[in-house]
Amino acid sequence: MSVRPRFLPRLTYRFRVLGMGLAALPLGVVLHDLDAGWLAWAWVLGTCFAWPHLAYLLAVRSRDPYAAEARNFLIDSVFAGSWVPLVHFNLLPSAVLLTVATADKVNSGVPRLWLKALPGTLLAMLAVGLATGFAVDYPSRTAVVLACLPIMVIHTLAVSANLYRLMRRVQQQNQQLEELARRDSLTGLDSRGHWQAQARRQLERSTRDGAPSMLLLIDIDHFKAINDRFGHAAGDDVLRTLAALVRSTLPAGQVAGRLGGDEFAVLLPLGQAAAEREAERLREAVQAAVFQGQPGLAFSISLGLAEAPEGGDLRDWMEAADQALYRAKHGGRNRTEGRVMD
Ligand SMILES: Nc1nc2c(ncn2[C@@H]2O[C@H](COP(=O)(O)OP(=O)(O)OP(=O)(O)O)[C@@H](O)[C@H]2O)c(=O)[nH]1
Repeated sequence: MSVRPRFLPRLTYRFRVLGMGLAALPLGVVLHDLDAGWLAWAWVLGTCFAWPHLAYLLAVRSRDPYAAEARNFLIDSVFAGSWVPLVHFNLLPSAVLLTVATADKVNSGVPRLWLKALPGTLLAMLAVGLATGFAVDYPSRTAVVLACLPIMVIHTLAVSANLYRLMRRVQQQNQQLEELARRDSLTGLDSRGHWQAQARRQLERSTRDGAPSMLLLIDIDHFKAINDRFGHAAGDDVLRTLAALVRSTLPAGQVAGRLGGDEFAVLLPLGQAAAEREAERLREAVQAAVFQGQPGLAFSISLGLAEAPEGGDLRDWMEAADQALYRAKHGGRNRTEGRVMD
């Protein structure tokens, strides 16, 4: 499905007024040189100065402004095609105006619009060519060259500035999207994917340097019952509180993420004994947590610890921590279990 931006008419309006207005300059100079009749003048003035405003009205009043604007672009090209025989194929204005018209189609972002515009451009050239007897006067004298400069310089710079602005916006939005993908929106901790990527890197580092690294899996006890008794919003409060306690209780260097539901994972740059102490501190902090305006709401957590496996991958590490967590759950919950070496 293609994106159909509703702001397209507003965006193109300014550029159409600018482009068509500046096109009038070389067209006017050549028409003056050719001593053109009133019909040619009326056509050029109408298409250059009235059409941009009419096009805007047609687009914003349409039920589908995007489709209407795409049609307007095609009409622009018909006009550009009609101007070429009108100026007797004078080389510089013909080349500049056809190039600008084509570039505008490409810059519009509407897929293959420049290609769709080609038949209209050629037909207009043919029709007006027949009406003017295909009179040809290629050379562009200095006044015509000078009259072409504003559209070449001003229009090109204006389009470039707009493209720069759009590129910056895309870059900022990409950064925001990356940030969103990295964060769990409820707790602000790392998302599952981002946490796993960091865990893999930490495991590689730990294998390479022998630096201590422990994986702590945390699961809220009877969380379903909390949701059932206090409501889903209170359940969310519990999840946020646990995340805040993880951040404030566990030491610096932690990498904390929410794996999903009521399951959290933390990487700790500690040895087994120190990690167990920290896990217990967290467990006690959770037990002491109070919720304003929610009398009776309290919760506990079960924790499973595993040290980085030598030569193993993240799956093995998670599996070891999961087994420890399983023992904590089945040993009565509200406790920390470490990995039992075979
Ligand atoms: N409030 C809230 N609940 C969630 C969210 N994600 C998952 N849950 C709920 O978390 C509960 C997890 O329950 P279970 O996996 O059965 O585990 P439990 O009740 O904690 O039981 P044990 O882990 O065995 O102690 C389910 O009821 C889910 O609906 C969330 O973002 N917010």
